[in-house]
Amino acid sequence: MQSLDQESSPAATRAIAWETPADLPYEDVLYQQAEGIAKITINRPEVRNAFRPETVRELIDAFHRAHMDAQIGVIILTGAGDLAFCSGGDQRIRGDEGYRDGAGIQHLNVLELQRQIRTLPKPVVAMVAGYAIGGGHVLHLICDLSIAADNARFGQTGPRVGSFDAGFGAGLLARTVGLKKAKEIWLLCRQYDAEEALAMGLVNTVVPLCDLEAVTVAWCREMLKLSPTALRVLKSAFNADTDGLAGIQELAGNTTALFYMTAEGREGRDAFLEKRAPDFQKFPRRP
Ligand SMILES: CC(C)(COP(=O)(O)OP(=O)(O)OC[C@H]1O[C@@H](n2cnc3c(N)ncnc32)[C@H](O)[C@@H]1OP(=O)(O)O)[C@@H](O)C(=O)NCCC(=O)NCCSC(=O)c1cc(O)c2ccccc2c1O
Repeated sequence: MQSLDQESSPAATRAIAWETPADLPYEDVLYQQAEGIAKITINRPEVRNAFRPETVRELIDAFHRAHMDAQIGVIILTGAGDLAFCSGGDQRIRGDEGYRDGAGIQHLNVLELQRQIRTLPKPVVAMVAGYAIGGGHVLHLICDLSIAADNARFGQTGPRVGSFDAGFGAGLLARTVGLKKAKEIWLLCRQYDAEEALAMGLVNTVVPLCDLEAVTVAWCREMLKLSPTALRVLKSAFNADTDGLAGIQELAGNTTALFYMTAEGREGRDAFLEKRAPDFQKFPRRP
């Protein structure tokens, strides 16, 4: 286990002063920000931070907010309290077709949230204390990095509670921990402690619970010193092979945006607007 001393310099581990933007219409989610970091917290500790459709809707809104905020470079996803990161879908409101919202409509909208976290062009770090179980386990898996407290416990429960995530929940897990281990996790529904999770490559580091936020913030600060464009393209590159054409689209979108920023890209636009033939001859054909 890594301790805070091994982790970073004193400057990197100084306390962070979170601010909460006023008037956010959230019931189940907390949104805080500081120093270019957004912290999004699932705030339902009475049910081990299980999510209902409204929770997921608020999470989608919060991630969108962090995505669109040019001041934010890194996002932390976590759960309220020390006992759980997230325990998956709220089984009390599970209907026959999905999870019922207040209007009685049934959803599996966490799948939309999973895609959003993957395609969002900023690193997302799961800060995991306690249980990351079921759909909550898939959420940490989807995040780019996972930092676990020494009390963290990981596992899938689907086959025990009559559910499964045969999308990223199965496929991305296999790419992360290997096919045999992923099958073990899903087919036996066991729980794994933080050190076991580290050994199988499911988390990036394990830290004492009391250091969890400080270490997570230190990792975020490290990323904030790096090139945002490089991080953005790398994130989409890691998704590209898993996500097929949609992944290539995401990676390709980044190359288009970078091309738009060049004189060569601008020449095409300017020529059209100036009603003249474009002059691409001035641009080198690089080897
Ligand atoms: C998470 C636990 C291992 C924690 O155990 P512990 O002993 O610490 O605590 P309790 O069991 O006593 O729980 C305290 C309290 O919280 C309630 N609770 C916990 N989890 C949930 C939950 N998921 N839903 C509703 N309520 C929950 C619990 O009932 C207690 O309340 P009291 O009133 O009795 O005090 C353990 O709690 C546990 O195993 N929880 C269930 C984990 C689980 O099976 N999750 C659902 C898996 S399926 C899923 O998440 C899922 C969701 C999706 O939206 C999908 C969409 C598409 C495909 C697949 C999906 C999917 O699989």
